[in-house]
Amino acid sequence: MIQDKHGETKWMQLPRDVVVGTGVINDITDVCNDLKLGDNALIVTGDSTRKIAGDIVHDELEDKGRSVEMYTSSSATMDEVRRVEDEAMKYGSNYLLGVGSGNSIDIAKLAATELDIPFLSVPTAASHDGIVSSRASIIHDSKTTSIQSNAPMAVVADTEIIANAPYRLLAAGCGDIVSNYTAVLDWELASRLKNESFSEYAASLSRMTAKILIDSADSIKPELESSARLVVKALVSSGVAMSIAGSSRPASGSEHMFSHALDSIAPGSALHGEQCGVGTIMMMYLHGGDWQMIRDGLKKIRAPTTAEELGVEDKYIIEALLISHTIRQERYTILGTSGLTRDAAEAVAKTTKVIS
Ligand SMILES: NC(=O)C1=CN([C@@H]2O[C@H](COP(=O)(O)OP(=O)(O)OC[C@H]3O[C@@H](n4cnc5c(N)ncnc54)[C@H](OP(=O)(O)O)[C@@H]3O)[C@@H](O)[C@H]2O)C=CC1
Ligand SMILES: O=C(CO)COP(=O)(O)O
Ligand SMILES: [Zn+2]
Repeated sequence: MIQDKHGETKWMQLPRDVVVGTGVINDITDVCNDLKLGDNALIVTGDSTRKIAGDIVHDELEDKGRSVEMYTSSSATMDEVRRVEDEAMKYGSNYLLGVGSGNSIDIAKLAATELDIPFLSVPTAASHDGIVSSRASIIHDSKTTSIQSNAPMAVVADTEIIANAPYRLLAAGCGDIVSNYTAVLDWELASRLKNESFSEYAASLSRMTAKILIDSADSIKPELESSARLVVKALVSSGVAMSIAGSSRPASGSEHMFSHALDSIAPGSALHGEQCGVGTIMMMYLHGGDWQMIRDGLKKIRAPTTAEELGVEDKYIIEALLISHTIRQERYTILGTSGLTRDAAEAVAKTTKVIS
């Protein structure tokens, strides 16, 4: 139970070790020792990220006398979670490591939660705050669901690897952080209109994280470790805000509902953080806020700000706007309970230059 009878968060689950820097992937055994983990590890990794990081973690742990198994997965489905659980039971794994993208991390996170064993997050890209959060996005019955899980015991983010990942992934991470602006505005609205429990600390941390990122937009560039470090720290900070809140409220509002809606209408076109960034521009307009500031910041970072840059047809932007309010009905946002009219959806998308 995360909240007490007054709706206050009573249990804040945070990672114990957060290790960020050049070459820290080679410190993985030290982190496992620090956490007093057992001898048997199971690594969940992806097709591309196996060569980039999975094999390094495998060899590093094995060289230090650990028994290490590796599972390569390409999609975060419930079937894959079950297969990882079976592998972990077969090998008597004491802990799981998600090494790679959001998919590998989410599979390992949920499987470890269900097996009640520790989980370590070793991201190869800073594309969203799932690298540190206590939620796992898993496809079940053809729908993506966000499932409460245990937070990683440790996050080991090698900024050299992350800086060398395709820049698009880092820019997407920035879009996920910029979302905090409208997520917090939605939360404040829900607190005022629906008396929803609100954490000033979580909201302030979340808002401040987005502001630092936008203020630093000029310095976020490809292949720069300083940029990777800045974005990773912002994602960690967003994750902490969610832990304080005991939910994703400080980092997921109407702009995330738009992204989730787009996933169901035009799956696979764009990355989560890219869609959330574009959603933030439009939801900020609906809030009557400074949507140009969001758009300018994303443009400086070279994150998408239009349907065309997302690779999504204009009509799908409108369809997603029209169903966004149905995505998570218990979470009150600027979209209200009845959502936008078609005219209003077209007006917001056109005024903010998301569609032409
Ligand atoms: N748990 C949470 O709170 C959240 C979860 N998510 C979920 O995460 C999932 C995917 O996130 P997404 O934003 O698409 O991005 P990902 O982080 O999953 O990465 C996308 C692709 O980039 C590849 N990649 C990752 N790192 C590198 C690297 N260093 N070099 C080369 N290629 C690399 C991956 O390869 P490979 O094939 O090896 O995996 C993958 O194909 C989605 O299912 C989404 O729903 C999103 C937000 C929050
Ligand atoms: O992506 C997230 C925060 O950035 C998690 O949000 P959801 O709870 O909407 O899945
Ligand atoms: Zn997100």
